[in-house]
Amino acid sequence: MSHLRYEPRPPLAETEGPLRERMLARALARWVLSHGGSARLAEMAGRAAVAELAGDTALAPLADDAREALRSEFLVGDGNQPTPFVLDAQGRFYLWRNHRDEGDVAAAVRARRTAVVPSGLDEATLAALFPGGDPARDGEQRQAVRAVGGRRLFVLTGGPGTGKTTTVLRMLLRLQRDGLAGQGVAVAAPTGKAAQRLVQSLRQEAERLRAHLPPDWQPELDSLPTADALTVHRLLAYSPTRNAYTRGPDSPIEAGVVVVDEASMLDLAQLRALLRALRPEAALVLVGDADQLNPVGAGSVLMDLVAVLEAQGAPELVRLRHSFRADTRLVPVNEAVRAGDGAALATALAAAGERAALHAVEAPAALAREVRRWTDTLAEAGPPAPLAASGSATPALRALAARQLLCALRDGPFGADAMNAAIERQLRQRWNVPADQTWFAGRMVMVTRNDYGARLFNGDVGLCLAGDDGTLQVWFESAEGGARGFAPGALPAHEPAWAITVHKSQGSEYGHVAVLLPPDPEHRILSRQLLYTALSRAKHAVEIWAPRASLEAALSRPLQRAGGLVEKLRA
Ligand SMILES: Nc1ncnc2c1ncn2[C@@H]1O[C@H](COP(=O)(O)OP(=O)(O)OP(=O)(O)O)[C@@H](O)[C@H]1O
Repeated sequence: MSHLRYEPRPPLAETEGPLRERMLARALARWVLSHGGSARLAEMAGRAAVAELAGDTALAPLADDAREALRSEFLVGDGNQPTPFVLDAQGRFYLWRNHRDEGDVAAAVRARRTAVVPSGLDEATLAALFPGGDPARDGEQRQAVRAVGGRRLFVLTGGPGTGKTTTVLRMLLRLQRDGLAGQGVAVAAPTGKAAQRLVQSLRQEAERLRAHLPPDWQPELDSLPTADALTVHRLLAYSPTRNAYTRGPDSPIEAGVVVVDEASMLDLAQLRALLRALRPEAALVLVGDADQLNPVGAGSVLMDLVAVLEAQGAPELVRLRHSFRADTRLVPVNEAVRAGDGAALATALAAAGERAALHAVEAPAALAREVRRWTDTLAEAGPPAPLAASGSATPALRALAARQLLCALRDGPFGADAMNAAIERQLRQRWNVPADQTWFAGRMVMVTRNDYGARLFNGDVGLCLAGDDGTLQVWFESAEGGARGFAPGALPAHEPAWAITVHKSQGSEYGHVAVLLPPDPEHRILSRQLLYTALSRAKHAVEIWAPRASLEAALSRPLQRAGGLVEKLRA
């Protein structure tokens, strides 16, 4: 029963072709038939495996006759004993592993929710943590700091710029003061880049706060985890040789408080592993935007947890609603998309004036026009000036975040790869770059694999600049501030970054964002979460490149993954 053992799973590639799906379905179907299963079960198993690739942890409840037939199969159980497949009481069909993971997560969450050690917080301490604050704007942040005390599970959710990281910092200071973080604090995120950003923001905010807090807070400020950026994989000490996590019940994570940021990217298997690896008395704080895209792997754990806790009015959830972004004109745009409200979106786009535009891009010719217009703006200022030996690459790197094209798809004529090729071709022409020269000043790339030695992470964006002597180097912002330059040949795997997928943009912010959706309204990538994730990356301006039908399709489709976690969490 080899398929019972392939865990933990490496993250799946962003796009999975139909060929791979067919091969997987056929392989599993063959396995079922060769182990005495029926043709019906073979087909079901194949469907469940393909559904898992798309993120579902189970097939949606089956019709009564199908349930009856499957219950008589000896390869199918009810989940109480290990069997390759599970049919639950509601008729959901599972691969064993996903059923077990849902059950384990729900049980661990239940245990953590009930184990509360009451821990009060006096208003003076709270006020000290929000110097010069205004409860009308930061009331929910204060509530989070209040409510986290003594809990073993806490969830903080909110849209972009609502102050999640700012609040995490204050929660950690409070927990340190309570002595609850005495066994140490670990902060992590699903991706290396997000982990690095988290630590960087915590460090900056801690320094800002240091100037305002009374001196007796120095020990708490000094013990904040502002040095190590860990991915969840590293926090769990993943061992490639054993294909297993080293951290688990027998060797738990040595921390009294574990914070995981960008938790919308956590899949079901990762959350189970994390919960198993915590000390029973440790506090887990999950932080993220529950309305963002679901993880690449199966499940939608943050969305499910938030839905259940919110419906119950549970104190271990706080949703931050106030946006602290300087420019709030795009807030109604994001809210309309979050709610899937087309009429509200039209109003919000109109009210945003020149900050928002909808371009009805349906055919390749219309797309080519938009790409030309976009590239003209990028090309206008010319390639970046050579960097003097004493100069800093930081201003040029910061300028990169001014404009970003985000694509729903990677492949095909409307995908990020094609957009990058078109933009690079036009920039080369405009800047007279010789055809045989791969690298040129102004080339923008994104790292696609973590390189811990070089401290470059999947998702890091770099810019090629010429030195005084004409030598080309690729520069990256460093976590400590400043920039680090690499010879182009020394970079880990990378690709052009003028256009990136919406998936890759999670956790980043840009000034002006253009979002390209596929023109086929039936395309399954289109969802409310995809559009929300893309548009909410923008701080000042957005453009949507899509026919109205694709936009409407995206708005009308809340991405609901099939599975039974919500029900188990409610039980
Ligand atoms: N209570 C507050 N008072 C004043 N400014 C605040 C407050 N909370 C957050 N901010 C400011 O709002 C901005 C966003 O805060 P923060 O980075 O904590 O938000 P976030 O929700 O983590 O954002 P992101 O969407 O980037 O993850 C920062 O500039 C921060 O200083």
